[in-house]
Amino acid sequence: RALLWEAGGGGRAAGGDIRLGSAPRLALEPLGGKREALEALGGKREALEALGGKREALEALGGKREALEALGGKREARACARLRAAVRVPTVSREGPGAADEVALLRFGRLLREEFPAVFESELVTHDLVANFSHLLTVRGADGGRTPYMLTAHLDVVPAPDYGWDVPPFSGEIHQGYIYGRGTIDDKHSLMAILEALELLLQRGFVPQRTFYIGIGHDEEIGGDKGARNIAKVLESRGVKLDFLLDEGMVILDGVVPGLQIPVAVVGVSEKGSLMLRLRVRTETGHSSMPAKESCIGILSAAITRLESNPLPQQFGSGPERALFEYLSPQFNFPMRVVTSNLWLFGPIFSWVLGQKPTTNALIRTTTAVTEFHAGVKPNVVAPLAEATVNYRIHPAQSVSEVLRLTEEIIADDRVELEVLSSMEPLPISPFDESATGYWTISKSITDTFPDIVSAPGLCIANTDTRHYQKLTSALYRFTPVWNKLEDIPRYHGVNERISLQNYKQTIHFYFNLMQNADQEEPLIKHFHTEDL
Ligand SMILES: CCCCCCCC/C=C\CCCCCCCC(=O)N[C@@H](CC(N)=O)C(=O)O
Ligand SMILES: [Zn+2]
Ligand SMILES: [Zn+2]
Repeated sequence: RALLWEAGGGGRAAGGDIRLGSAPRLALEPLGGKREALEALGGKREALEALGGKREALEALGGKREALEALGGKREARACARLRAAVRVPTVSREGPGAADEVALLRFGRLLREEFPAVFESELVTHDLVANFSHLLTVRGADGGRTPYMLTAHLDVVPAPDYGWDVPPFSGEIHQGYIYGRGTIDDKHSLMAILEALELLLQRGFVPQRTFYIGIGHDEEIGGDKGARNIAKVLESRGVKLDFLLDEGMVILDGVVPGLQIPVAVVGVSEKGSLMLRLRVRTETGHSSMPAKESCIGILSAAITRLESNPLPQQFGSGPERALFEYLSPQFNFPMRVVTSNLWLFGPIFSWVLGQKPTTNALIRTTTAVTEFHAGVKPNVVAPLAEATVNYRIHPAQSVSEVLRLTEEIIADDRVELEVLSSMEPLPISPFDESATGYWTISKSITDTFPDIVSAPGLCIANTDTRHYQKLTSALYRFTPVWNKLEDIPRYHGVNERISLQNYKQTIHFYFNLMQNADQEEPLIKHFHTEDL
């Protein structure tokens, strides 16, 4: 197997018809070891032998750069076309019975089967359709004694009204080196990249040592109660235990952390809890010519103003955010390095700094977001009812009941009714010490893919499907290698969601590395290279 990979991935392992000797390998090396180079030469050992090695091969291809330009990118172009096709299927999650676009969900399932034949036809892979639209793939490893692991992603997306987009959100258009569209960073990019990596590995005859699962939920954006929850149940009923699980979540941050010189890949080792609260005020309705002193709209607005002007207390230091800054301390610029290496002293001031921006504020406290407000029926009718929704994301140092209690204290008005729509406690902290094989497998795969960045454990500020897999493992990690500058953060669930072609290729490389690193007994050993892809 090593020979095939060393040869630049040019060998066709499954067919077994090509084994590269030393002279042809010399010919491939200056071409960057591209499989496409071999294909261009007819895919035949004889073709290479006929060329006799490096000089002739280069001459025949017109030189390295030209050859790469002409040949390179074919595979990437196909991968890019597949992601664009995935974006064009509008798998929008909507709450309520009959709200899901079942036609789109089924179409998406067909697209996966058509685009990844090596995966869906492999004897190593078993496919289960779960809850009609979710997918569970089992990739059987050669060593049944090793504990399996799992990769998860979701195929649904949040709605995307056309307004504000530079290109239609379900067009998958390419614009200045980026694929645009809903799902390109949340989360069709990781779903498609996982399958691209597996497709490629299977085409090359890769047989994993350990079994792994790929779970693809279809309703993550509305809580995953049908998709991920049932995928987990299937695995539980089979008695499966996982070594670790990797889902979407945190990302690569470039220029987002104040004072940090280099980009950092944050691996979410815990996840904030959530509380969706409905606030409701009812008052007497009637003719608007004779209004009472206070309206339900005024009362509710005042309550909301109190919530927004009284953020819940900062919790810096009592959750995994502290580990993030301790890990990163050597990478900070001068004053920040002193601050982050002496958090016992500077913790309070540093916490204040983090609290000034929404992105970093989300790390240090339970956040309060007023997301909906409805009231009134007609311009000349006193409103009978005003309702608002508040979404708290709960810091791991707090609980749902504590947040409820604080909310009542802050509102301090019995006329405001509170109804819990849904709630979830923060998730436990997954291991990231030296013996945490899952964490280090992910960390090594990040380094293999992005040699110039650091990775660190951190808190996932949004919610994921991982909550459903807690019975299978306590090693839950949340990361996809999307490269974000500060201005990219609002693209999540916002307008102009996009991924660069380069970043999508890196995403495929990340999972390609991960699937091999996960097989290593010792995850810190470096092996095959993605330059060969
Ligand atoms: C020093 C570190 C600064 C931290 C900055 C944080 C920047 C975060 C950047 C990107 C966040 C990307 C989040 C992607 C995961 C999104 C998952 C999601 O949308 N979940 C939904 C649905 C659900 N499962 O509940 C949600 O509402 O959370
Ligand atoms: Zn997502
Ligand atoms: Zn999302």
